[in-house]
Amino acid sequence: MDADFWHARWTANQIGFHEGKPNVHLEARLARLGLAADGRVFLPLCGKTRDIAWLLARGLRVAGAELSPLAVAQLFEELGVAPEISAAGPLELHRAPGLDVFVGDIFALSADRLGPVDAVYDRAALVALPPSMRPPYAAHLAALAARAPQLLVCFTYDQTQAEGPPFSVAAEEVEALYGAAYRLERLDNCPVPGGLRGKVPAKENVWLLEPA
Ligand SMILES: C[S@@+](CC[C@H](N)C(=O)[O-])C[C@H]1O[C@@H](n2cnc3c(N)ncnc32)[C@H](O)[C@@H]1O
Repeated sequence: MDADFWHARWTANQIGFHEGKPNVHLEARLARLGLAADGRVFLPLCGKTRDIAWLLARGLRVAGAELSPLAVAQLFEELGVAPEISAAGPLELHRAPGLDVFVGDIFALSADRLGPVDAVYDRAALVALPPSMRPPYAAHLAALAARAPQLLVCFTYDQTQAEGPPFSVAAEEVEALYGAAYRLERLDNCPVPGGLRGKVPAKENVWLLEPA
């Protein structure tokens, strides 16, 4: 999936991945990240997820990275705040109280520019990337977040039955990507109601990654 793919999806409003409400696994499992009251959570490939509003409403601080300026414009519009926009090297930084969203390619974001984060929440980010991009993504994310604990929501399904994204990312791959840096605990492995895109049987896997 290259940048053009995602820009085209946002331009055509083909955003079936957007939930429009807080993610149930985030609501159920946030406490497992052990955040302080004003902790800072990083959402890679954040789109315009409503999870951001939900986290901010809990007093947490949020940082995001998103390729699509359209997505980020819609995010701030739906939050009802006008961002302060500045250059951040090859990216743009869109800021509001408690919220920093880096607009551009996450691979061009550095740990220095991101600043310290206390946790990572990956929903539909790892699974948005094709197999060849997942190892560099996982390594970059671990470096960006200095191995902060991570809540990771993945899909598993028979990849011959449907094309990604979202891609199927099996437990073995999560182990291979993150097992050296983190202790992994699978918190949930539950069927996707109605299947993926309403047809392919799929499961949603929720992982907690803690520094090894
Ligand atoms: C499947 S969507 C998930 C969005 C969000 N996490 C959610 O749960 O709604 C993947 C998002 O990643 C963004 N994206 C893809 N490649 C990216 C990259 N290299 N850097 C930053 N964002 C990227 C896309 O524009 C898209 O909004």
